[in-house]
Amino acid sequence: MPSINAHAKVNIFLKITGHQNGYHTLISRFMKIDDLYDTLSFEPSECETFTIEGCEGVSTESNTIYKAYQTLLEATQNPDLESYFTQHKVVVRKRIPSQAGLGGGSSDAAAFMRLANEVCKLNIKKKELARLGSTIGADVPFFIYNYTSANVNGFGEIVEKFDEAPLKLELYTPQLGCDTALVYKTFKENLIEEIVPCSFMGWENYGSRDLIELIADPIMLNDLYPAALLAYPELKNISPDGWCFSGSGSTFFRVKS
Ligand SMILES: C[C@](O)(CO)[C@H](O)COP(=O)(O)OP(=O)(O)OC[C@H]1O[C@@H](n2ccc(N)nc2=O)[C@H](O)[C@@H]1O
Ligand SMILES: Nc1ncnc2c1ncn2[C@@H]1O[C@H](COP(=O)(O)OP(=O)(O)OP(=O)(O)O)[C@@H](O)[C@H]1O
Repeated sequence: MPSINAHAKVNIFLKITGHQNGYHTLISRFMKIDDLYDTLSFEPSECETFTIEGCEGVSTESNTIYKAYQTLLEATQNPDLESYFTQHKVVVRKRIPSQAGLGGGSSDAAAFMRLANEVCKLNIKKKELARLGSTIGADVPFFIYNYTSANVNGFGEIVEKFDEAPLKLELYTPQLGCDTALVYKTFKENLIEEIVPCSFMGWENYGSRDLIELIADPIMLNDLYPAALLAYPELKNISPDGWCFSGSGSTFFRVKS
């Protein structure tokens, strides 16, 4: 049975560089988390409509996996893709917590696109798959390339592999979920004037471990951390001292050894 793991990510650093057309531009180091992933399988089943199992609480229409399917269908107009999913359902084993800054929904969409591309022989090149993915979510292109570590620019659509070994990270996800759109909006309303581009010049050239040690300040490392603290004041009481913050939250992480 075709199946694929959809890994989580953390943002080692995330600096916002501006705002265009409703989206923020950024420079960020993404790192794939090897031991935290959802699993997607295409299981034989007669389906009247596109069917997803295992994402309780998320309607099919709003599921990033369904958006990925629709995007592939529109781009390819391939009848084999449509007929494959009348004979198979998508079964998701969810392990990545939601609204956690770990990119779960985006990773599921990217994993679906990669597996469907292979199984249905759509022959879409990685670069094009990443472009299509960027219309579903800002984090999708990183997950299409599936690099261990990468520098990500633009709105998330420019992904450059960064050569380094994966770090062993300890994650802590509090019960509180953070809404990505709200955290960005809070940044724009309160912190956008404070961007100082020269303060993070060259960060993308450092190894992740070295950069965390060098900067040694979770607030400096991630511009969305102070925004999340403003949007969710209760975060302050649960933020462990010295731990880094991933994306728009609410996951904290630190290097294990
Ligand atoms: C916080 C990060 O996860 C860092 O990796 C991403 O930048 C967000 O990626 P994502 O969850 O895939 O976000 P999307 O679903 O594309 O966007 C959710 C909302 O966040 C805001 N948003 C997102 C990405 C971005 N570069 N600028 C934004 O302002 C927009 O209001 C958007 O409507
Ligand atoms: N396949 C999916 N898995 C999880 N959530 C999904 C999925 N598709 C849509 N969603 C919706 O997206 C919301 C955000 O979920 P997601 O798992 O992407 O978390 P996130 O932590 O906000 O990601 P990010 O790292 O981008 O901030 C959920 O609350 C849910 O309603």
